[in-house]
Amino acid sequence: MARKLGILGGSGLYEIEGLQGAAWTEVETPWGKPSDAFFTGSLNGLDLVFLPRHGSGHVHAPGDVPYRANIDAMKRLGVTDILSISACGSFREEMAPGDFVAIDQFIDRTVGRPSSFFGSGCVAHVSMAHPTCPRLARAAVAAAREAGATVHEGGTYLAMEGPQFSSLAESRMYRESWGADIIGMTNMPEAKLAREAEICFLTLAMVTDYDSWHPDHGSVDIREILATLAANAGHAKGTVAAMPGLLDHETPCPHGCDRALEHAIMTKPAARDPALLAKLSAVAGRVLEA
Ligand SMILES: CSC[C@H]1O[C@H](OP(=O)(O)O)[C@H](O)[C@@H]1O
Ligand SMILES: Nc1ncnc2[nH]cnc12
Repeated sequence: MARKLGILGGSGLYEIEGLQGAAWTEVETPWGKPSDAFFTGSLNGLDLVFLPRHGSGHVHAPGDVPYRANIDAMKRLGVTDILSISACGSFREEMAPGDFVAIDQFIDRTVGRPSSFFGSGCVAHVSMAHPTCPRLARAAVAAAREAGATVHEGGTYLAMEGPQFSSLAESRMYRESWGADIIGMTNMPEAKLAREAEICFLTLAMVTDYDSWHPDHGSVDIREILATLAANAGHAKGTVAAMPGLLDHETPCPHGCDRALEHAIMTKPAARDPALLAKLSAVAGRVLEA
């Protein structure tokens, strides 16, 4: 089966260029309206779907992004792989502003965001031990390098609630005691929801600042972030452009991302809530309707 790449564009990435047969598509979901219409088309033979997670004009705050609607809609559009390109702070000297980091772990400190498609009436527990897809990571790392970026392979992303940035004490704690490498506000619950929807997922963090811990840099400031984003927009766009030649089309996913629900649903068929099952038709239809 040919793969279809979904791109979630973060701060500073509200459009992509060069799609053949490009069109904007509105998608209805049982979880509400997605962040925006989806920009669909193909790029050198690869079907691609782009969504600016904050909406065009940056209208959705990190805590209010309609994460479930976004991932459900990607599933409805046939997306098999999601590359999330996100602006992030760094807790590591060597992960410098302008660099990219292919994330392989998360610490979720978000609160009050709906973080699952499942719940009372259909309970499911998927594994998040390895939350990102190594096959997709290999392609994205190679693509970003081809685009000229410095790329670090592996890193732990701390997802904070925001929208305020961290205090100095929090910044030090995440870095020194918790071992986080990168900080951002959006990739949780996105990564959890992609796993529940059986979509391969990778966060490509674009480092924009040293948060507030670095003795030689001031506290993180939005002007610094925007300047770094503007300087690196070419790397982000170049990464997307290089993906078609690098994403392998092996199916099923050798890491099991596309079978995450295989043994995850606990609720017995007779006890399942029909209303919730109807909402789950896109993300879990493969296992619920088998
Ligand atoms: C623009 S600074 C804070 C903002 O940037 C990041 O967004 P995204 O992950 O969508 O690129 C961060 O998570 C905050 O939402
Ligand atoms: N330092 C930081 N903290 C949280 N989110 C960010 N996005 C970009 N830089 C950030």
